[in-house]
Amino acid sequence: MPSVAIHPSLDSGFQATDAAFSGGTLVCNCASNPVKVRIRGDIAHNHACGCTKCWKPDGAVFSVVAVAPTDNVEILENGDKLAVMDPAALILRHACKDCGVHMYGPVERDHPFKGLSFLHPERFQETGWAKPGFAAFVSSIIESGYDPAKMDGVRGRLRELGIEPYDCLNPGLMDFIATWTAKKSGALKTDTA
Ligand SMILES: N[C@@H](CCC(=O)N[C@@H](CS)C(=O)NCC(=O)O)C(=O)O
Ligand SMILES: [Zn+2]
Ligand SMILES: [Zn+2]
Repeated sequence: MPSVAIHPSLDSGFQATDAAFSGGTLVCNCASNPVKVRIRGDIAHNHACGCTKCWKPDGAVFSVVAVAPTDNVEILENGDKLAVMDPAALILRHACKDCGVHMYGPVERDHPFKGLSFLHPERFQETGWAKPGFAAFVSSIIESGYDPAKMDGVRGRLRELGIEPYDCLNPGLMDFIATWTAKKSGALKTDTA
């Protein structure tokens, strides 16, 4: 039986992670005048995302997406080709108008992720970035038309890959968000946790 497709970078064996990976250049899919965005330093929280908003390559069911501090993001070339997908969204996904690849998505509004930019490490011209550590918004793939009857197979395949599936974010990030919210409301003292 053919394996359940998740994402090209995962389906036929993940390329080796290099602990010394320290960023690089993201390049869009345009054959000429590609958009290039430099990320200084390592990425964090790399994961698979099943939501309808994150960019996926052709044929992928999940996106692969990580974050870096927005201060470490620099547009190197052809930034005039970038447009914000949805200015009302939390993540301001800057996509190449010609090829559609999302190059970086800063969070600028008051939110626990403020100051971080979402990016797709598969667009790095360098290798060695960390393997996705979990899968988020798994049930959301149904919103893109995935057969709900096949979800057990998807979750099983993710676990086989060592990528625990969650229907929102993983517990670490959910706790991080809730802690931020509790500090804001006063339910937690600001010097706690
Ligand atoms: N079920 C929704 C979930 C969308 C969603 O909440 N996506 C998450 C993960 S990327 C998020 O943080 N979105 C914020 C945003 O899109 O700006 C969908 O698939 O469209
Ligand atoms: Zn492009
Ligand atoms: Zn997403």
